[in-house]
Amino acid sequence: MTNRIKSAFTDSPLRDLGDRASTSLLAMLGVSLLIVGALDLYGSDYVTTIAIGITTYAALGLGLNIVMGYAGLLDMGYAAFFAIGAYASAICGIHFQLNFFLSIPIAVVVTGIAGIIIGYPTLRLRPDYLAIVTIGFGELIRTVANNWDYVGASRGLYPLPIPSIGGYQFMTPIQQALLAFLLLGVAVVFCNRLGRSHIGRAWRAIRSDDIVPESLGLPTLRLKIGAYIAGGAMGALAGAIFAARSVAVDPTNFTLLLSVQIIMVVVLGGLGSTSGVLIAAVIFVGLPEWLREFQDYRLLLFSVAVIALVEFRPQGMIPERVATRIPKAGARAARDTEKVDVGRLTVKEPAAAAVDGAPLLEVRGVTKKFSGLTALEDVSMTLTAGRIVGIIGPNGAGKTTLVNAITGVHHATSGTVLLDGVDVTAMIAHRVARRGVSRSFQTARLIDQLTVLDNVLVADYARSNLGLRHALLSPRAIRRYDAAAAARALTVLERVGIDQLAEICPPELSYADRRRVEVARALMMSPRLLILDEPAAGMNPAEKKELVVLLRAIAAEGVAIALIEHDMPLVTSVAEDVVVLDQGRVIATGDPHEVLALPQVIEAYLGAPTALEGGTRHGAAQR
Ligand SMILES: Nc1ncnc2c1ncn2[C@@H]1O[C@H](COP(=O)(O)OP(=O)(O)OP(=O)(O)O)[C@@H](O)[C@H]1O
Repeated sequence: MTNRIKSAFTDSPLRDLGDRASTSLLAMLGVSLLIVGALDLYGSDYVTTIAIGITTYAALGLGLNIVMGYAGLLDMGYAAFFAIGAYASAICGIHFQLNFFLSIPIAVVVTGIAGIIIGYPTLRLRPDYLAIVTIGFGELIRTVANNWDYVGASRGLYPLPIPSIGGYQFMTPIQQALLAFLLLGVAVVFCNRLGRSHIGRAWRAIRSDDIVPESLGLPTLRLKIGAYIAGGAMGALAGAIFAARSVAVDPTNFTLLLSVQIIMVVVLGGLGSTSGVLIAAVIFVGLPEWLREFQDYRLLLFSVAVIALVEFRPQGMIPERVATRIPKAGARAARDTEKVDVGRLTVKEPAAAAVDGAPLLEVRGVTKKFSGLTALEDVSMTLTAGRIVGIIGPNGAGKTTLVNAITGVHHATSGTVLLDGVDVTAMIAHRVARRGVSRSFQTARLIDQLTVLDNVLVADYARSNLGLRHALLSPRAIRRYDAAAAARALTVLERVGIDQLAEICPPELSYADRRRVEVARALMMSPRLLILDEPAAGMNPAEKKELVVLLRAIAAEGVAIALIEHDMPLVTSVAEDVVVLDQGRVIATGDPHEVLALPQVIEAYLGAPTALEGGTRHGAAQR
């Protein structure tokens, strides 16, 4: 039974409704006209009014879906954006006698600015605090509106002028429906473009992890504020739709209950899913009306429906699906995204690697303290382009802390980190990444909701430097760029031996394959310095051999590689130098074979001077 319900949705064409990046504006406007035509032919004023209500909830749901579905920011006061948009539109009409259609961009800009003002200080907060602050923001806007004479205080602003364009007035319910559905059509295209673009993938990355996005060069705070602005803009559009069909705008329209209802639309529809939100809005507004004759049991039936949905479809009615298509063989030839004609595309390749044996990476006397604990003490090391250095040491020696200090995840308490002569000691992680440093993590950190291909494509965001422009390209240019980027990602996946897994999601991968995806993602950034944290964990001997070949090939291209490993045979077979850490200090550096024979190294590992050669050390064994 459960499976049947699941497949009814999964296999349904509804699933793709409006969820394509290339959904064209003309097609959506055509759909809008068809719906309004059907309402005109077969519907009554009552049904049309309900349909208009659905468009308001759908637009609000789409906006919150950007903030909460894509970027994972729990906004409990989203009605505030709706209020600002509706009031801005109403003020333009009543106080400035501005045409309704001119008031829309003003409402969008004003709400976007509100998004920046509220977003900048609050988006650094933990999710639970963010929820509380946004409740406060929602109530603040409502209270201000309730007490401010300029906006009519508790009476609100009325009568709102009738929207008109070129003498055509949107006055009757069907005319208002026409306006509402056309605006919703624009909103659907806008949201899809965002959700399927680089920025949509980047938002999903910050939704699922707090460290990985920065290491991929994604400016997380800016992206969160961007989500707030885009979500706010959609709230404004919904506000304008509301103002267009209402007689008055007053504070009772923008309560905390409304914010909660919009959250329900997004969560029940499916976080991140445009089609889910649209269907949920239809059900959320339409169902209570449909059940009107069961007035006394309406809430009960609705509650049962919600519980059933949570039980059978915990990811929402139409779970989000982000899967960039695998380009056809012919398109795979175009691997150079730079060569795709998408206007003024500027791919920022990291500058050429250091030459003449000058160190690419210099760590000078770095100390890192966590409260009372000194994790690194006076650590120095250098790494030249094209060389592989092994960073080894027992558990807790400080290897990951050293990587974090190099990559900007943590900043050194004292000492200096130079990358190609530039001091990156206090640099934010995403800026370090954009200087050509990419890394994998000790425990593979992938985005489970994205396919392997899309996980790798997340790393294309920083590399392409397209940002929001990607969503604003023409559908044809988007298709061409995405095909080229996907072809490039496939090449990288092929290099690490898992191109055949491109279309599946990480939860279905083996441990070793998850690590391979991480390596591919790091390579997608065209790094100058590649830092791999235990890439061989979970691999069998044959796979380890392939890894050695791959690392040598990457280094031969001039990439400097820092390899953290507990597998000593692998380290000795691939690394030209090793740095041994113990209790935060460097206890030996130099040729791997010589260093591993030093008594202090053997003692650090085993606590007693026993030979190290020939096997995986205790660090790996203890895991
Ligand atoms: N964010 C943190 N806050 C407090 N202490 C930390 C933090 N990160 C690391 N440490 C401590 O710093 C020390 C070094 O840890 P680190 O993870 O760098 O070691 P490691 O050599 O990478 O170990 P392993 O091989 O087990 O990964 C440990 O004692 C650890 O508990």
